[in-house]
Amino acid sequence: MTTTLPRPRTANGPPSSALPALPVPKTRKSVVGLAAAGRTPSKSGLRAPSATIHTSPPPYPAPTTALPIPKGVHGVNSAGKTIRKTVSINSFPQPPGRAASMPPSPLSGAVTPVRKARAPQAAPKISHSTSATPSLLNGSGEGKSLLGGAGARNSDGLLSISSPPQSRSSSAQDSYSTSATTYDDPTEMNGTPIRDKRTSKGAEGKGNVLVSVRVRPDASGNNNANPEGEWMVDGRKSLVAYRGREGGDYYYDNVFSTHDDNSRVYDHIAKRLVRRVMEGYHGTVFAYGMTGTGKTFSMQGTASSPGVIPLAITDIFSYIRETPSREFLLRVSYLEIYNERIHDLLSMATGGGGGAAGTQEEIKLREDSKRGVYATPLKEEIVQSPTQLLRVIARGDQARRTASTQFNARSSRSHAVVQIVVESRERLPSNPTGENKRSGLLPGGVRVSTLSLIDLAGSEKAAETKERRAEGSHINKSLLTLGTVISKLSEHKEGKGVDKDAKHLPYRDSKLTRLLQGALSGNSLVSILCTIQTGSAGSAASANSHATETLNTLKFASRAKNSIVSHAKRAEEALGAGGEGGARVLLERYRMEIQELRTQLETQAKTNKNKAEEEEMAKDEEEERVREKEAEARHEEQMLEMQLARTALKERIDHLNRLILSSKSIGVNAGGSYSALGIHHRFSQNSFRTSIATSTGGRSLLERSASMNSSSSTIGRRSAEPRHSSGGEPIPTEDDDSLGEYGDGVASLQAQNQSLQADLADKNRYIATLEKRLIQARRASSSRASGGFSVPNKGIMVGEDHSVSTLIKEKDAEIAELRARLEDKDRMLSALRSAARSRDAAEGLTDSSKSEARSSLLCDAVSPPPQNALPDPPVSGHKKSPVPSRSKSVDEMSRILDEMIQDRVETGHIVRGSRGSVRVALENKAEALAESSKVDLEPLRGGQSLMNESKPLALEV
Ligand SMILES: Nc1ncnc2c1ncn2[C@@H]1O[C@H](COP(=O)(O)OP(=O)(O)OP(=O)(O)O)[C@@H](O)[C@H]1O
Repeated sequence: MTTTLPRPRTANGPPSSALPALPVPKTRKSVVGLAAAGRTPSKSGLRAPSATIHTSPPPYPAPTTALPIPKGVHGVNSAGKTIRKTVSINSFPQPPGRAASMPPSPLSGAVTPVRKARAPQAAPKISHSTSATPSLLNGSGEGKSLLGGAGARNSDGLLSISSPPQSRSSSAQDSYSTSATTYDDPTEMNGTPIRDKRTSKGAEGKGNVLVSVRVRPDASGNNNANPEGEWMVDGRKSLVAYRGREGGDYYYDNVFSTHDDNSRVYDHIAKRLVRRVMEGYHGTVFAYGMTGTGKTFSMQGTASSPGVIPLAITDIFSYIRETPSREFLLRVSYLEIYNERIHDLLSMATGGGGGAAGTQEEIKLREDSKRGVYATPLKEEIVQSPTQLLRVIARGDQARRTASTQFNARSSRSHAVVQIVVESRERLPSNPTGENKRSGLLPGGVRVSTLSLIDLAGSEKAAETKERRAEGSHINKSLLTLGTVISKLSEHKEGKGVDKDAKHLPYRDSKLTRLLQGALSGNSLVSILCTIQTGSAGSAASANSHATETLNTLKFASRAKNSIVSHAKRAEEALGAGGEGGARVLLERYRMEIQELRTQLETQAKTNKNKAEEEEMAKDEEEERVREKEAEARHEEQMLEMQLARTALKERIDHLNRLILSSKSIGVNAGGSYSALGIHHRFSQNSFRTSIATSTGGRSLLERSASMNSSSSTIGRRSAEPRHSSGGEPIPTEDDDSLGEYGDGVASLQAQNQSLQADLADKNRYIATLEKRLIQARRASSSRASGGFSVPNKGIMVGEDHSVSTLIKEKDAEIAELRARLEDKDRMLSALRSAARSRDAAEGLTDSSKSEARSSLLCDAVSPPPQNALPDPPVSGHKKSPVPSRSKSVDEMSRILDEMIQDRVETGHIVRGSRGSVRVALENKAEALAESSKVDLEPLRGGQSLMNESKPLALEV
């Protein structure tokens, strides 16, 4: 069997003959054991129904004669081969010429015909009195009266439904005239010629129910067009006339003859309804009829002749395409009622044939004020294309139960309900084109409508197997209940019923009526297609059975047309997702979800942006901090360099000052006279130091101390920091001396001498240090030079050597300069000495001892240091003596000094010379040396370097 999916048709194109049918043909599945039934078709006639069936309202009498099996129509022929349903339609059984002895079907027993059919002999008369009202389906301001008779009908007798422009009705169907079409939009109504002028009798809402009859082609080829036969079908007049017993004329909204194809059927029974569903109305289309009469063929169709369901799907998507102002969401469910149980065909394993049903959760029917009666839990699939939707339905079809019966090789054994839920909402808040104004849709909320497409199981009189009988029992019972509900609706309408309340209608007696409750009670547009078969072949009993069933179907159709009153209204638009009804509005939920996700996305993006900005800012700040730190470090470095440079400069200035001041202080006082020998704090120590310097050990000691102290300082630079003794007390520097005893440049001769001596010692130390450095530098230079040859990068070495040699040269120059200065000072000292002697001679010494002592002392103190004299250590350990007050006279100072000398002389430490000079006693020289060195070195012991050197020095001493 072909399973091709139908192609969506172009909006205005004609129906394509190549359109495929629903992909799942009925031959795909069969109930076990049915084949046998098919293979032995009613050889002994139809069996009596089971007891179960008989307990249901009217018994199901066994047919008196067996119905003949049409050749090639049954699913399995005599040879046991399955035959396609679409093949050999002419082999369908022909009804007998008269249906005299056929027992009533359960339907006929249950329903009360609104009006008995007229005598068959009589001219065709109206069987049912009904009126048509302005309708959404027939579009008629004036409905079509079923009682109107042929004369009252329009030429073709059809209720034409003009196809919407976007539909495929530009086909041959366009030739079908529209009779009394009414649209919500007056312009549309005006644009459509009203051809059916039958009068409306005012039954409001009646027009929303369409009842059509379709006659299946006779397998024998004896079609009903022959007015001479018992049945007369006039599609143009929408008339089915039966001339047999209980015969009469039956008019409906549409009557389709055997020549009418599925496309035409769809156009007339469902096209308008589908459009209304898309606009927000609920719509229900169901096919009703005896088994094998073409319900499934009409609803599903074939590959070459698609039925209502695929054509509706095509139109749904056409509508969506052509309505850009709204957005839609479609979801589909597919259920079957089999043996009074509901099964979800989309949740069942395909080909389950009921086997998978056992694993399914029981599906129940519930009622909700907004949704009406609905099955739950039921799988709903959201679909986005016709193909997808058809595939979903095809999947459900695979799971549907079918079986071979006496009249149908692949009979549907269940009522199948396809439900397509259409959600739609205005795409834009306002539509400037006014298109929505035209269709009356309000923007904002979501509108939910449902299209139910129902293929009922066929009623049958009897079945050969127990399983079929059980199925038949349930099928018949539900169909009977449907008939009863419709009858009662009719009674209500006519005021016969006491209770107008729908609660008292037996909807709950079957799952089918319960599910159809909404549609039957008027909240939906309804289109009922009743299928019949007028021809028959074989025995008279068979023909009678057919005729009876056909009549029952026709009566059902008539009652339905008369009873069902639809007040279908466009579904209200639901806003938000609250409540049970709101919760169903997926479109709104999705929209809100999308909105929420968008918001989240935006927030996230914002957060990320902020984060990125913050990170960038933090990075910038960090970079700024680093830059600041670097700048600070640079600044500190600069400051340090500056400080060092300043220190160096200061030292240099101090050094130069000392030189200058020392030169100045040489006898250049204010009075031009030589100042008296004042007490200087260095006096005692220096005198001894000089002596010490003469000894080898002393020289070694001092040399080392000087070297060590200066080694920590840069060449040509001395620390400006105040020096500290080992006790941490600040030690006054020698710089103060250079300013003179009173800081006025007027220094005593002795002070000047001392100052010069200190200077001399400094210079010597400095020279020694420089020499030492020079030697070191030369050594390093030579070692580098020798090593430099092996170093590949000679240029660098050469450059370094060059700088070192330059430095050495500079230092040499500096040393030379210092030596020159030293010589100057020596000269100055000699001059001073001679000046002192001259003074002594001039003044005459009253106290020769004093003079001698002073001269001797002076001589000792200012005597030039031997060659390579040891420099004084830069940091003296002496504490500065308190500066004598200015009031002290030079003489007094001299006196004190003399006294001191005298003391020494007396103690034998020094010996006074003949010319007043003094010298250290030889025997005591070593002692004095030791004593003085102890005194001199004591304060220096605090220095780390000196401490390290103290031991070997002591040994030397
Ligand atoms: N109008 C038609 N034109 C051609 N063939 C038809 C027509 N109607 C029905 N048939 C054929 O008759 C056979 C039975 O039709 P179908 O299965 O649709 O009947 P049914 O009413 O659904 O039966 P059941 O109630 O048992 O399911 C199928 O092979 C189908 O192809």
